[in-house]
Amino acid sequence: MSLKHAVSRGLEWGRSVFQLGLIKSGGRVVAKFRADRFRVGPQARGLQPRAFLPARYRYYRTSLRGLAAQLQSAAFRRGFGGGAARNRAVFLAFGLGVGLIEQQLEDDRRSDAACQEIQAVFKKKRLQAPLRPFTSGYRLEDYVIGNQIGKGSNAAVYEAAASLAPLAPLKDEACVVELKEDGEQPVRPLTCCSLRNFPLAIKMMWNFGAGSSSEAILRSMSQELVPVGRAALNRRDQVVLDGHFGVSPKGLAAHPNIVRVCRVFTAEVPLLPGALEEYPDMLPARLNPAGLGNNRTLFLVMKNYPYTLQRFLAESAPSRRQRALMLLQLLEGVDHLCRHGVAHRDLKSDNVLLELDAAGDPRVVISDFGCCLSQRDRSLQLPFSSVCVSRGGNVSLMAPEVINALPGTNMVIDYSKADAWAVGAIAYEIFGRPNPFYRGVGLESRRYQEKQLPPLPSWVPGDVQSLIRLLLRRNPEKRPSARVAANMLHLSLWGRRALADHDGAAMGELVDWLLCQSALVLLKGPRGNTVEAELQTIFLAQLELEELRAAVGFLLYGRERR
Ligand SMILES: Nc1ncnc2c1ncn2[C@@H]1O[C@H](COP(=O)(O)OP(=O)(O)OP(=O)(O)O)[C@@H](O)[C@H]1O
Repeated sequence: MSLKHAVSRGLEWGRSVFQLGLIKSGGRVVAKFRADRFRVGPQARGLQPRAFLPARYRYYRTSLRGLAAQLQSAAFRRGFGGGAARNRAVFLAFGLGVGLIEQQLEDDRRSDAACQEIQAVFKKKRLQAPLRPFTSGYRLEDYVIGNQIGKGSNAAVYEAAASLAPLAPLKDEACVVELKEDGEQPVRPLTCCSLRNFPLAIKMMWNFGAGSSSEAILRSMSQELVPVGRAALNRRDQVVLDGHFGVSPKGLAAHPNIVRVCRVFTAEVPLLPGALEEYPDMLPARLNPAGLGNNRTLFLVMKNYPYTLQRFLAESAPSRRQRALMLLQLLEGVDHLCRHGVAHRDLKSDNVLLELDAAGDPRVVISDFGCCLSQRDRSLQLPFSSVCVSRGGNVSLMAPEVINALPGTNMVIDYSKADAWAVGAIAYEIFGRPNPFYRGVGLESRRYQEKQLPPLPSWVPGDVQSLIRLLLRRNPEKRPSARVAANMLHLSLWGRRALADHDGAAMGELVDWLLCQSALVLLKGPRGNTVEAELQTIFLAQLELEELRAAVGFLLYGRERR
């Protein structure tokens, strides 16, 4: 209801959305928007509201009824009184206290209801898929393979195109993307002919011990399959894998900040460009008599991204806002993983891929799930009975609770906040400083003290500095989860005014802001396929009062200490 009114007010007054912010239900005022706080941004000014009025109204009708029912059932007040006269004073004092608590509870119920309503609306919104769906592509022969674009310790990655797709014509003028350093000379021209002709990337795993049957390969490399939708496998492989996905038979739900593997298949290892020079030992004897690899291996097809985060940061000079957007996307990606019972365990800036959106903002996706922990019960608690149990990849960026865990009976490693810690470390790179936990820089996650963390540049906003320090807290109980950390950054980026004189207790004003923000995102409509719009949609779709409250608490705590 409130959303409907917010939107309808916006539609009625066009430019002055929310400036007259009374929301009424059955003659009662249920929310107020402050004219001075919630001015609509320039994005909404050119709206042509009537064009989408009917659909929007239909969209909100059910939620209107739901919230109205909640308001009617708010008959929570109980009378206090009666009893002996000497007890009246006690009752009065008690009553006052209870009244305040009830008021607070009522406030909470409203805030919670509003959060749930917003969540329900945004959960239904579908975000754009990274690639247009295609129907075939379950065999290596379905692809034209180009040059190598990357190599790790487990695989080589090649640019590719579906062999039936027409190659894009080469046009010189449209062929060059230039990265500019905020108005200065172009840093480096990047030819995108290759990306246009090869929109896909194929990761060819190196297969040493998995044998050469499809079944054995799929099972032994099943961690790589976590970001794989079910449609990515052919029927036979789906059957093989049923019950073997760590997460669910459907794989991990798609998310804009997690790489989407669109096809997976096994095939004979081909001799690809550079193979004999760069990874001769990984080849099967059929291609290199001295090679140690198996004859068949796993191939994963994804979108071809022009950068890794590491390369992008080395070659360009993103703005402060863009850096915050990158950090926020990593937190959103990690939160999505946690919710689905996945810990990446190998986050680093070259396992994060990056492209620019239509507005020129960096979109980042977490990739390479080869070291991940993926659990059906979503607990992210790994029994740690012996040193043979793998703790994950990349030792430098292992959270203290992981690297310091000792094996033993009934011991577990709790990964629920380990990736969030790694994001805190990568945040140094995002904000222009070396990662403090890399060799040669100095700190070791095993034994650092929080006061040893190096300072971030002074231009990094105070809220972001506090957030990064919180993420790098040694004690996971004192560290915010990725969700709470993401909420902090959302509030800091877009809700500063609502937070400006928030007293830490009443959530009403913040919820008013959320309602406005929701209406604004909805009003932006289809123009919103940008990183910023995606992030705002995800934030609203995950809204939980308690996590929001925790984020506000952390932010206010950080501000007080500055
Ligand atoms: N979809 C993609 N688009 C463009 N480049 C990619 C893509 N996927 C991977 N790469 C490049 O290939 C490199 C190696 O890929 P990846 O990290 O997945 O391999 P790996 O062998 O599993 O790595 P690691 O050594 O971290 O285990 C990446 O760092 C990146 O440069």
